[in-house]
Amino acid sequence: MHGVVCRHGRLEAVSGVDLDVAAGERIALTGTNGSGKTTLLRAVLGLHRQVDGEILVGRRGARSAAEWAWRRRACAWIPQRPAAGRFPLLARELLASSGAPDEAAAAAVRLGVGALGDRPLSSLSGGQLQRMHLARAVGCVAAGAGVLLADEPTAALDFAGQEEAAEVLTTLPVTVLVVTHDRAMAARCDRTLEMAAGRLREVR
Ligand SMILES: Nc1ncnc2c1ncn2[C@@H]1O[C@H](COP(=O)(O)OP(=O)(O)OP(=O)(O)O)[C@@H](O)[C@H]1O
Repeated sequence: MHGVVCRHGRLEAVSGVDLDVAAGERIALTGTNGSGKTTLLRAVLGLHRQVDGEILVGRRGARSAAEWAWRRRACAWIPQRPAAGRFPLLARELLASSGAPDEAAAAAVRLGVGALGDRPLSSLSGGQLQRMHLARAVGCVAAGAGVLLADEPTAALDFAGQEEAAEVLTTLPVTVLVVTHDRAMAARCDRTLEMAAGRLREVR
């Protein structure tokens, strides 16, 4: 990322971020509420469009439709507030959308939600839904994603779940950028960066 600025209308949420992440590196992104972490992750994914500066993943931009499609495949994404959706998508359909249904289903078993595959997502608890999205991300990695972007992936989990999720996330053979307020998760990463008022600094 070079000189990345993200706006929400007139509000500058991310200000001049420069960051190089090596392949396979695990980065924890911490910082105060409203400091721009989610906005930055969504910009990397191409979900936030009011962006200046340059964001490359695997040396590729995301300007053309083809590049954008590649970016979405290259990056597994665990959203902060996973939406259950308005229509009754089943949990196993979410897992299958990873591109590697068997691997995602196996991860769901490991994460304790393997028996919930036939349930509509809207019927899952917040923690169960977060575990299901984590399992989907494991499937995305099995299907070829080389980067995992995770936005507070353990926020809704119980203590045991936080440890399991941190173990799963930080042992995947991919580059990880995880927004977290969980010190144990941050400790498992190679570097910790902190955001404050849209600016990024390295703390570890
Ligand atoms: N859709 C939006 N429209 C307008 N402003 C927004 C929107 N989304 C976020 N913002 C603002 O942008 C700033 C950065 O928000 P962002 O969600 O990126 O912060 P964050 O660091 O992820 O916060 P948290 O730790 O609370 O999740 C905040 O001031 C927020 O109010």
